[in-house]
Amino acid sequence: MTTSSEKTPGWLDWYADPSRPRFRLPEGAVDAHCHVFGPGAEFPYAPERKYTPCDASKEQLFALRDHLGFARNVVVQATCHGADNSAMVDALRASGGLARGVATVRPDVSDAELRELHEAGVRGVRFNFVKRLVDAAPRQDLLDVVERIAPYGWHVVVYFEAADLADLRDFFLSIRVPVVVDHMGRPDVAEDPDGPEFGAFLDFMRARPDIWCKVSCPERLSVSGPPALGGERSAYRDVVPFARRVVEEFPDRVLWGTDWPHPNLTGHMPDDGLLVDFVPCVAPTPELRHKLLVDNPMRLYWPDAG
Ligand SMILES: O=C(O)c1cc(C(=O)O)oc(=O)c1
Repeated sequence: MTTSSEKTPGWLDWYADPSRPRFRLPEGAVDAHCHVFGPGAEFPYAPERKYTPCDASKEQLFALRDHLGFARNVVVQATCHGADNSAMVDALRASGGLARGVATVRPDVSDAELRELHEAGVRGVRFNFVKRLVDAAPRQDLLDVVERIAPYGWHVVVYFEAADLADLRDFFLSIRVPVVVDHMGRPDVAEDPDGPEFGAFLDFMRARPDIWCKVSCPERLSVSGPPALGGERSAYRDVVPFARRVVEEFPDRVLWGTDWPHPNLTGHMPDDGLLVDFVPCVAPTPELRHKLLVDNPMRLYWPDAG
């Protein structure tokens, strides 16, 4: 429980004046992982949150979208808002159909609430297993949520640490709707991409054709790569072999997102323009980039569009 409304000490604010990416995003590109925070005065942060962020409004998110050259957003419910989806839903409703959402719901969510979320543009729920972000929810509760959302055609987004995959794998495989993994399951990029830890992740991806992966958050995963700051256009080199491996083996079920406003970064805050310049490093051909940025997110979030 966090009662203070003060921003968590050490927290870095999002980058205020991002550069324009040198890499031109393909037309119709989707930022498939980003958040809104509050503003806290309008959408208070959840009492059970583990951190208090800086505000990051829908207007600021949409301005970034336009500046970077994205056409659409997928707004993922951030843990600091708990299961109160109001800020995220408010962003979806204001987007004129250009944003879809991923919500957090409890097993006792009513059908009326689910219908309302669906109408607003929610297409999935998020299950979070990162201990610094949430207290663990009972797995049966999560399976009950799956039963509630399955009739809407939604998927489940999962966020976990690589070390926990062995314990979570069977549970994930028992989820009877598509599963989308946040941030590549947080590999330790100091390890060998051909080693057992990442091998276990790739093996998990192979277990079912409807397991997707966001090759996002190099700024979180990088150990040695230079940060996307100060004009650095080859940032996060140590993450590239991992992300590229996933993109090349599973080109039709990968997604990419900025993760703006980058919760819980304390070491450095990336220039989002330079972060976009990371994309061609992990998706080296125009065909792979089009799948990653346009075809795949459109199939998952806007299946009825054009
Ligand atoms: O690694 C993180 O700290 C983080 C946190 C959240 C959240 O608080 O929802 O979302 C993310 O995608 C990543």
